[in-house]
Amino acid sequence: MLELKAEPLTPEAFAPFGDVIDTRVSDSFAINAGRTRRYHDLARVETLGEGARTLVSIFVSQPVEVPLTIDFLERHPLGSQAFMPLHEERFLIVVAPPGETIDPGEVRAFVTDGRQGVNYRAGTWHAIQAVLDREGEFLVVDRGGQGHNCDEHPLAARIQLA
Ligand SMILES: NC(=O)N[C@@H](O)C(=O)O
Ligand code: NI
Repeated sequence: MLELKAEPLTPEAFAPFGDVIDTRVSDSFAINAGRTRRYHDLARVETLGEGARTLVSIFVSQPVEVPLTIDFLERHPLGSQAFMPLHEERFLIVVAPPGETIDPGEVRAFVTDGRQGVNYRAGTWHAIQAVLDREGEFLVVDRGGQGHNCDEHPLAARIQLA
């Protein structure tokens, strides 16, 4: 059983896996006669393959227990997948770099601070959504269309908070 400690999420540490979506560390510019600030292009949405299109969904998830035990990671080879909390929900992230197999030594665990969202790059191995503390509501942007877009890979791991 792989034992992991979830480290605080940072854009730098998450860079091999995708984007962190966070207005606090992003540039913006004024629009709408100055009434609005646009935090522009914060994540790269990828939609690959036949009939690919972008889906906008809402996930309402029940909280997980910590330590979190998982037995697989999944990946979406044909598209990215972004999760943005709508009510400052914290969540656990377990990721491994894209590839046909998972090297346990390359698996990383993170915990968000409630304000952060993430966008998993196409092919990034990740645990299914794991919200902490209470029921969570997330805006999800990912890929629809033909073809198989969800592979699972066994990985037995227990994730603790630091
Ligand atoms: N299945 C689904 O839409 N969600 C998962 O991909 C996930 O990462 O939570
Ligand atoms: Ni997923």
